[in-house]
Amino acid sequence: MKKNITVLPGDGIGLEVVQSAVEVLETIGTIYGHDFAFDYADIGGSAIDKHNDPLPASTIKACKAGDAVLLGAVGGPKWDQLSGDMRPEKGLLRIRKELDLFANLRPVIGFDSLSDSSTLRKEVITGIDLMIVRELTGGLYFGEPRERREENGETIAVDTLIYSRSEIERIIRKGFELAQVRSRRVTSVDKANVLETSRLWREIAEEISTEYPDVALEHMLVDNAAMQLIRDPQYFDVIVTENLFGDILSDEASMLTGSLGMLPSASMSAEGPGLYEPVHGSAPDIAGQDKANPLAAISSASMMLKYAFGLSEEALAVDKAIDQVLNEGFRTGDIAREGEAVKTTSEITQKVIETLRSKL
Ligand SMILES: NC(=O)C1=CN([C@@H]2O[C@H](COP(=O)(O)OP(=O)(O)OC[C@H]3O[C@@H](n4cnc5c(N)ncnc54)[C@H](O)[C@@H]3O)[C@@H](O)[C@H]2O)C=CC1
Ligand SMILES: CC(C)CC(=O)C(=O)O
Ligand SMILES: [Mg+2]
Repeated sequence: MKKNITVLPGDGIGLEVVQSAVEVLETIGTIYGHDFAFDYADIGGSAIDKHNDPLPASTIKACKAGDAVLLGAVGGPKWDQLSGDMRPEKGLLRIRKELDLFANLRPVIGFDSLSDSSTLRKEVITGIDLMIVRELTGGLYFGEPRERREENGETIAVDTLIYSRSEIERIIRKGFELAQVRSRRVTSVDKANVLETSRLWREIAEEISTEYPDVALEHMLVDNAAMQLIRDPQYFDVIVTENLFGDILSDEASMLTGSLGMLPSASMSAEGPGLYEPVHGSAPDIAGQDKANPLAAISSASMMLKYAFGLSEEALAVDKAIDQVLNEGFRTGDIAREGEAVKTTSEITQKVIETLRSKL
């Protein structure tokens, strides 16, 4: 199979973990006889430095021309003083919108071998397997107006939370479709006791649920959901929620698995290339030190193999290699137990590659 992958390393540890994911994809290509071509383009702070734009037109063109996009992360202290459209994060928001990537799948899987790394008790982490389905192109991150103004001698800042029926319908459907091939339960998370957008969200979720009689729907307020995720994570299967809530709940859920460095994601549109990226950011505190956990990015590459190219066997091989590497005790600092040897990003990546090759 021949596929063109657009690679957007971005900033900070984005560069390091994307390199790991590319090496793993190259290995899969060699083992299974696929021709993966990689086309690199700029995004985020590095794109601001080179093009004075966090998302140059050449990057949009490259992404649209490819079969899938692999992204690292954007942002960092170097660009913290910039505002509005010049922020690195704006590049990421814009590419999500350009590619209409409305559905962001964030699986949260607890590895038994990491039960000591979880913030939870060992018996609680075992068997965690949930899917956060986050709406990605609407809500507070995109609503207009967004501004700062002076009013009655006060500085006022405004963000707008807005959702249309069609935006809600398509993400809720995605949640139900995923539940149909999982345990047939959807938890729709909102703040319907306060927000009008959430009231509409809840009404539409009820309507759409009639199209999926084989799936049970429940509603949960987001503050309660944040608590229940820690209290009883195995309770959840598919969580479908809006942009901001999904962003926050997924970082929270990452600690059930041991680290933010473990959580992958896939962002999809109705048609056209999807974007695959770790859930974490550019981690300036560890950037450039070969310390980052590459498993979230490698696992995102696995999601690309499965969802973008339909290569389930290859995706499973990557997932199994990750599991084996963890079982053998190889860990970056974020998931190492006290007294355990800490491996570098490159060492973990090489170990995953060796493990894949050993299955030949
Ligand atoms: N998708 C993206 O590109 C995202 C970008 N950001 C940006 O990244 C920058 C830093 O943001 P933070 O709030 O610090 O979030 P962050 O996700 O970059 O880091 C939070 C904490 O988790 C650790 N961490 C994250 N990924 C890790 C990995 N793979 N291995 C080991 N440890 C890891 C970091 O060292 C840090 O202590 C900001 O500019 C922010 O806007 C933040 C989140 C997502
Ligand atoms: C950096 C932001 C644009 C978003 C974010 O934190 C995320 O998508 O997880
Ligand atoms: Mg986030």
